[in-house]
Amino acid sequence: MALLEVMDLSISFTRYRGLFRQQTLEVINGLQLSINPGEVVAVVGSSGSGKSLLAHAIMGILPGNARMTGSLRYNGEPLDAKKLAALRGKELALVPQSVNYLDPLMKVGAQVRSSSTDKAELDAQRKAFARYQLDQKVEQLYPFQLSGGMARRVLLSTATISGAKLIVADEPTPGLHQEVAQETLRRFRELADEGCAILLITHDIESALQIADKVAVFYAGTTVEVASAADFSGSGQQLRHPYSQALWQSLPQNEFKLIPGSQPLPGSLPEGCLFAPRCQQASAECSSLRPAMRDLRAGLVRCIHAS
Ligand SMILES: Nc1ncnc2c1ncn2[C@@H]1O[C@H](COP(=O)(O)OP(=O)(O)OP(=O)(O)O)[C@@H](O)[C@H]1O
Ligand code: NI
Repeated sequence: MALLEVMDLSISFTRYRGLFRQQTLEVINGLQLSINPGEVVAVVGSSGSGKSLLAHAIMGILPGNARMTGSLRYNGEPLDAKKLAALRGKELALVPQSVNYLDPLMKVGAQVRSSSTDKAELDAQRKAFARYQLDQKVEQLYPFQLSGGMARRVLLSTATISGAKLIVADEPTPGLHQEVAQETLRRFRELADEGCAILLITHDIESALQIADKVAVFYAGTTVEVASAADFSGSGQQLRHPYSQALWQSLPQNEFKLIPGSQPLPGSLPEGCLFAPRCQQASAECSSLRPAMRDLRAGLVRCIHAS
């Protein structure tokens, strides 16, 4: 059974334009995703595609003006506000994209540990610090005394020693030295091999592929494809969605082939398939109907032409 299931998730914000006019911005549309224990699922997509909002929806920390529909299930049961409050920071851990999530008034060592007296906790925290090349003295510092990279390593330490069953890591490696970034990925893989589920949000497909089992490709607030990591190879002919193929082929080490146009913005989404305006295979049908996610070759795709 999936540990976490995200079903038909949509998130919108209301924007006021002037005194009386309101506009609803759909930023996540009908998103599907599931993750099993022992799995690393990478979520890749360009900036603004809704990756962080997905992380925040899972953790139950969406901003107050966000409206969410659809459902989340954890261990087969609805993940509601009460359940989230009980699990957050314990079974569910977040490595936030922004380092501003640290408590500015608390020394970092104490923030990483959940208890101030437990010797095992202290050992675990010191081990995590050593793993991420943080000096023991860092324990006694306040967040404002840390560099961005150090703060990120503190956040990683917190999530990886929490004993969580699901870790949602939102862009955990930018700003880290290559060696520490590699160690971070290695540790995620190790935690997954021990039974943890890891949702790795990133726009760096290359490094995600080093450890991921599955990859969910995001475009304009929805998943357009869920593929196995092995499908990202060669010229991408195993991939199902034209956007995933384009994303793969745009990498410098592949063909570096860029596609014209840009991701549509919330508030001006096309009526049909979100990718249709940039898709070479688009037909008239694509511009009028938003395709549903469907099973294809042991993966999922949201395209009527994929075969
Ligand atoms: N509080 C908010 N109010 C209105 N719109 C928001 C809010 N938070 C996020 N958005 C919009 O939702 C969309 C998705 O944002 P999100 O931060 O999830 O993207 P992302 O994929 O994580 O991008 P990045 O790779 O840059 O981190 C963006 O268009 C963003 O402007
Ligand atoms: Ni983000």
